[in-house]
Amino acid sequence: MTTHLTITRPDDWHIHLRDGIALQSTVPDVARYFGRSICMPNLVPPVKTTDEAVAYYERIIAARPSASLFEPLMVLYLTDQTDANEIAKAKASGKVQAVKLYPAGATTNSHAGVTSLENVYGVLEQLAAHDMPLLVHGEVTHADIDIFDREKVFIDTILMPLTQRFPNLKIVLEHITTADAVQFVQGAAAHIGATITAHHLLFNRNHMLVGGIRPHYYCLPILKRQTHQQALLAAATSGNPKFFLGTDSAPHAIHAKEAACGCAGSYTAHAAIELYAEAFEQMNALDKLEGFASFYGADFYGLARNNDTITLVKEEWQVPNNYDFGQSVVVPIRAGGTIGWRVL
Ligand SMILES: NC(=O)N[C@@H](CC(=O)O)C(=O)O
Ligand SMILES: [Zn+2]
Ligand SMILES: [Zn+2]
Repeated sequence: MTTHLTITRPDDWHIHLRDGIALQSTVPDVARYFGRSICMPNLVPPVKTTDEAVAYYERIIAARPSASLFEPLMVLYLTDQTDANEIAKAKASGKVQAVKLYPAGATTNSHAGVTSLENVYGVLEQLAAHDMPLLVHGEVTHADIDIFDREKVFIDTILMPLTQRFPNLKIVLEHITTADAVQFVQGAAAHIGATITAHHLLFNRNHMLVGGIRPHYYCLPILKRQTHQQALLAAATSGNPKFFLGTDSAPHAIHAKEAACGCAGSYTAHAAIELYAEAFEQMNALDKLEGFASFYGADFYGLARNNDTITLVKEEWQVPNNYDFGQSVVVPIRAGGTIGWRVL
């Protein structure tokens, strides 16, 4: 039995650090052992320009613990009005690594997102020309499409045509949740990848809905049935470099989750690599964790891999009931329960 696992320092290719006073807790959490993270731009208001991204970068750096070398990687929030010239500027900044497509209304703070892809074809051309990835929240938003089908319908009706129209565009299908997404990514060109969260590897919709409704498991895209969870586990542990780590750790204050109409998002940054280790261990695939967590994302983005290591030990610890989050608290995944791995 493996009791110590040393891997190259991992990166998180999809996280929500929020803004303002919340950075005081979210940044130290991600900086504990991640080398870099792709910082989602769905703030209020969103991060739409290079100047705004650089300003957000500085606020994150200001909240970084003094000894830390953690590096935030910035993302622009795509809107119907995004200027195609912004992409060259973003690339030249050296700080912006990607642009994020939120279909308008698909998820938290996405109302300013894109209403029709045709509105941003000019931007997508520039992204392909600058070899900058488009990150995609892959769900349709039509009221008549069932919430459990929204990822698959997005792939069939939006993503497939998009990859045909822009065959050279690098795309990350973020936080995939279905066997359909796994299949699509496996069959697509090498420059089409996907992130997978720890919670979609560890849980399915039963965890959210059986024996009472558990709002802290509610995230988007929503947890699916167990067969989809199994497909994600197989993909993440397959050693296929198209699949890499993106926690989608998405904190909301406790009152925004435990409510008649609760927000979407689960907090996992308190124990991200530890939770992934549990999932990989379940699959007898701890030897595949390093590629998924520390190599494939950097390779996909064309960035150097980190050159130091972290060590996980198999040691149980108790997760607090909540953590400070701005003026409130956030309830993390596994709150009050135990986690089987700890980072030294
Ligand atoms: N995943 C979520 O359920 N929520 C995210 C938004 C997102 O990544 O879609 C958030 O910002 O809260
Ligand atoms: Zn999303
Ligand atoms: Zn997210």
